[in-house]
Amino acid sequence: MTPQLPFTKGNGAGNDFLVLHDPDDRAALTPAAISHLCDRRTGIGADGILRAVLCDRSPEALRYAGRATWFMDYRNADGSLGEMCGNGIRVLARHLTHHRHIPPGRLTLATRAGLRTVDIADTAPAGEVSVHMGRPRFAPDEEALTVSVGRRSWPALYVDAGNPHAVAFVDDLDHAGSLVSPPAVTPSPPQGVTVEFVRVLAPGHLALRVHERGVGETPACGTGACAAVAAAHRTGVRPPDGMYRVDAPGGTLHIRVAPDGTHTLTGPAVLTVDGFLTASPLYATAVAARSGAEG
Ligand SMILES: N[C@@H](CCC[C@H](N)C(=O)O)C(=O)O
Repeated sequence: MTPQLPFTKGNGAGNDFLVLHDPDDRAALTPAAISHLCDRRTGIGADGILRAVLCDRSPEALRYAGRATWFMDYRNADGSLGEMCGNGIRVLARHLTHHRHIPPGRLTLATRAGLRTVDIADTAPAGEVSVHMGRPRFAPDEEALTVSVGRRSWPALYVDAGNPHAVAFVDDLDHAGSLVSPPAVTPSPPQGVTVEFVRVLAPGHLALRVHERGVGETPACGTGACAAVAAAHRTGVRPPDGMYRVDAPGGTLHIRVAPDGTHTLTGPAVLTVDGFLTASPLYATAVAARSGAEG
């Protein structure tokens, strides 16, 4: 039988993803395959891949079976693994509800960073989705970093938002330059790091540019927006209601910081294209089926 793997294209504030629906954990994605699929000329094009796998079929997510039905296997465009993706998990929830794999409401999804709950109101292909991100953490021995681009340097704070971030406050986002190359971060976190350049426009209102680990500059980053808010909140310049607005080049995200320090991220999650990777060169070179798979 012809091998087929359904895909959906979606984005959150312009941060775009290829969703591969693979409930039985059959697609063996290699880093080369992922880069190929994410290539904007020879593949489909995306900042990353979200593979939807049933927890009870995935050796990596089996421990969550019973508490979550679906596992988000997130990969960066360069093929590297990511623990968590704040925009991606909201797009994945849209995919699962729009394609009737799960009813809307409050969903619990498994990620490499643990379980996350998502609130999604309907089965529409577009609209706002919220995710409860937990409490970002500051690691005492890693928090004092320096971020440099060209001859400019800024002090930065290490923030764990489920994945690693370095947040630098800047007077002007243009000072970060073209961000074609990754900013230098010292000391360099061994696991790599996503870098946020953040301008405080007012208490509760931030503007951000982001260079994502494993991707490059992206139009927005959900975990990055939470890391930026956590760093801003820590300075004590806080909005009275804990509501933050984060403007990124691709759109605006809203983050509520609850009195217990937990962050809830809300923003657009939009599905744009449905298709199939079929018996094409793209499928053949990109997705090696695990043994037992059709085709
Ligand atoms: N775009 C994402 C973050 C994706 C993961 C990141 N590139 C990493 O390697 O940690 C988001 O919206 O959070």
